[in-house]
Amino acid sequence: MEQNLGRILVIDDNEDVLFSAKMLLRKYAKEVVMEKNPKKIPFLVSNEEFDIILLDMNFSQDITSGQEGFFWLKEILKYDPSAVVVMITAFGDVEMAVRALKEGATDFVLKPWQNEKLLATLTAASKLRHSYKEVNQLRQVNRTLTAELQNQQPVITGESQAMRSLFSIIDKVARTDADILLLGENGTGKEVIARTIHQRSSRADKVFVTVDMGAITETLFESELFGHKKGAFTDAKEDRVGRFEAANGGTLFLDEIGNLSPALQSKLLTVLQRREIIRVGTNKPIPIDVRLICATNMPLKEMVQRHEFRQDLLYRINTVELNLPPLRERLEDIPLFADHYLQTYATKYKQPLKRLSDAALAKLRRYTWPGNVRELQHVLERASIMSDNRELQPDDFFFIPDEPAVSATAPAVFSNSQNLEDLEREAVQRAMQLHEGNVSKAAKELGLSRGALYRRLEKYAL
Ligand SMILES: Nc1ncnc2c1ncn2[C@@H]1O[C@H](COP(=O)(O)OP(=O)(O)OP(=O)(O)O)[C@@H](O)[C@H]1O
Repeated sequence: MEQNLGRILVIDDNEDVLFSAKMLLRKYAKEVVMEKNPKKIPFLVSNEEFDIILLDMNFSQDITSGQEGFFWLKEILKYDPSAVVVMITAFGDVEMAVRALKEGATDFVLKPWQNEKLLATLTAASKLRHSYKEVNQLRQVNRTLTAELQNQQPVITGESQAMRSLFSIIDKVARTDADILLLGENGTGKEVIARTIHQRSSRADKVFVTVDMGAITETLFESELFGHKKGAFTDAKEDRVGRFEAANGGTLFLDEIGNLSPALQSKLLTVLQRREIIRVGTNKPIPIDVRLICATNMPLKEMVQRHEFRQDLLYRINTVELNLPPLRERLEDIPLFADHYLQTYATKYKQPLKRLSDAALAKLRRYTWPGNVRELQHVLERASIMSDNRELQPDDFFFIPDEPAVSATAPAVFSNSQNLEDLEREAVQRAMQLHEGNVSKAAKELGLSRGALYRRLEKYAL
């Protein structure tokens, strides 16, 4: 038997029992903690995690009612409702043990125990503990996913001709299983559109899985995307399903596809051609049924000409190619977005609804919106917070004049300031410079999400 029983807590006031339990179990458990005094139970279970708790039914000598055992069982389950408690009971107390089962114990063993029987009981208990843990983990994942779904903002079609034709194509292609490539500047809504396509497809009741290709390192690429088997490499502590498998039956959204290195492009191409993946550390192909949507803000066709992006990969992913126009080419969409966001922020900040004055709208229409809808959203949020007026005026909106982007060839000058904002600005600037403007990589370097980095880029006008 492997050492797979995890951390075991044994509580018994008889030192001989504790000692023999320890001698037997230490070979099979990660750790055996012994405790004579049941009053320590609350402290122990609230501060440490135990996979199995072996609990005596009777503590004070000569008292055999088992009441103490029931009391402590209840206490343990109060702290950890999924605790796995095996009762230790003397021969003849079977009735009490059965009552303990009804009150939440997992099993019981009779004293003096037979080693093999005790090990068999604890092995079964350990399996149960694993299942409880798995269920808890899945519940948490489910909660996170549900929250994410509820958080999703509705898509706004827009009034511009460009967006209306885009949405009529989306309605047509969403129902097919065609792979789609979304092209457009940062913040034009590629991810929103990808989710919309999924929601309008026959896979809508299945999952939508996103992968930020710009943020995945070369070493983790295969394991992240295709999964791995326990022990395949040093950190592979357990079997793991990759994003392709997780998206099986649903839609896989590969964002920032233009950032993939040539080596990774060819790995991805192989999987897309074969429509099967092989988990790292195995050689068993697993068939994959995903609808693929890729997105990038990079000029893939030019990259193909410069041999920076594989032509065969481009042909694989662009069965249908959709271009998201920058906001400056669809300024007529601004009022609709503005209404939507002003309503959102009024609710979020518990303020009366604000509206744009004609002059403010005219100012928004004159701006070039390098950050597109994302920038519009932030500008409206800032104005909603800062302005005391119900009608937002041009002065409530200020734009930083276009500055050249931070470039690797023109190093930025850093100050010696100790002001926290200055330091943050410099860290952001440095990371952007280091990664030549690649937002995903810079965000990873800074330990931020892309959204959080975008907010800082905008805040510091970088
Ligand atoms: N049509 C739309 N309807 C509703 N919200 C939108 C729309 N387009 C963009 N947005 C909003 O703008 C922000 C940026 O959108 P999104 O993340 O989809 O852009 P993106 O093109 O994927 O950006 P990046 O290339 O930087 O990842 C989001 O907060 C999104 O809610």
